[in-house]
Amino acid sequence: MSAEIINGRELADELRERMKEDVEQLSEQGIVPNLTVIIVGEDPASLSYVRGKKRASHKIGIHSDLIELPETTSHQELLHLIQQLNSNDEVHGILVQLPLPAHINEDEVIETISPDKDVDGFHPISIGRMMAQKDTFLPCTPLGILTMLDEKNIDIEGKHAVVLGRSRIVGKPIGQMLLNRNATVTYCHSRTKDLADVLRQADILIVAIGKPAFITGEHVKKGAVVIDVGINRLEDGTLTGDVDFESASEQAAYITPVPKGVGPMTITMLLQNTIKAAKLKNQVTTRS
Ligand SMILES: Nc1nc(=O)c2c([nH]1)NC[C@@H]1CN(c3ccc(C(=O)N[C@@H](CCC(=O)O)C(=O)O)cc3)C=[N+]21
Repeated sequence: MSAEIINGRELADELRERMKEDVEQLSEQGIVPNLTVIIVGEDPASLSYVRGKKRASHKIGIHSDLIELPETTSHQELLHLIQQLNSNDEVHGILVQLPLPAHINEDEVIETISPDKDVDGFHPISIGRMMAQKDTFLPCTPLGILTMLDEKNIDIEGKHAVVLGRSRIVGKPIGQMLLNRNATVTYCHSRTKDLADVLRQADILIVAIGKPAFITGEHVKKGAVVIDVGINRLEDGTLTGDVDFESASEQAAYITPVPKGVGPMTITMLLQNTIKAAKLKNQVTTRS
């Protein structure tokens, strides 16, 4: 058996076409969704991601400002900038690219972003609302994953979802969101005993640990759904996931590739959250 590939690139393009119409309707009402992205320092990978976000925004009519700050920016300066953006009525969404330099307290930065503009869904208020199953900004990568599963009509209810990785931006929230959809969820991480045995029980396996080819076919139950969240840049420059695609796809029923899998969906959900923020601010709805 060879798995069906879930092409995140194609799905992302389809969704963005639909969102473009949404944005057009908003601009007819004089509302241009605005996403402001802040990056501190000059990490080349981070710069390339945020430029990608800006390009993707413009393509569908979202206004996006990129604020590039030097590595030496102080914690207070960054908080001050965020406070200014919070009170700027034209700004609907604020994203501070992570990771931040070591001298800046990431938690405080996230907590300074207004929950109404928290398009990343990282603010403790957004997380609390997610846990309480209230309407909120859901974090982009997990939301992109759920959107892929739904698009393929993959049942979540009652399934055993195993999440490998417990980061704030992917592992923890995707587990909670799958639980909210009535999956049985197991979290695994670096201290998990008998890891391979646990992984082999997964109907839905979410891999987000940042280790190239960590998961192979021997960890994948026949017919499982494998979601590869890894973004690893190899020395020769190629981008690869956390899953050995060849061997895993012999076992899986569905699998996401890297690139062209979860990554493009993440950016699409950021655009979706920005549109949501613009609608909330103006208390409007559109046809779709
Ligand atoms: N506040 C914050 N929010 C984030 O959402 C956030 C962040 N910080 N820091 C870094 C990570 C990483 N991330 C990616 C998004 C899209 C691709 C993506 O589109 N990747 C393409 C390939 C792009 C390429 O070739 O470099 C793909 O997988 O096909 C990758 C990585 C968002 N992050």
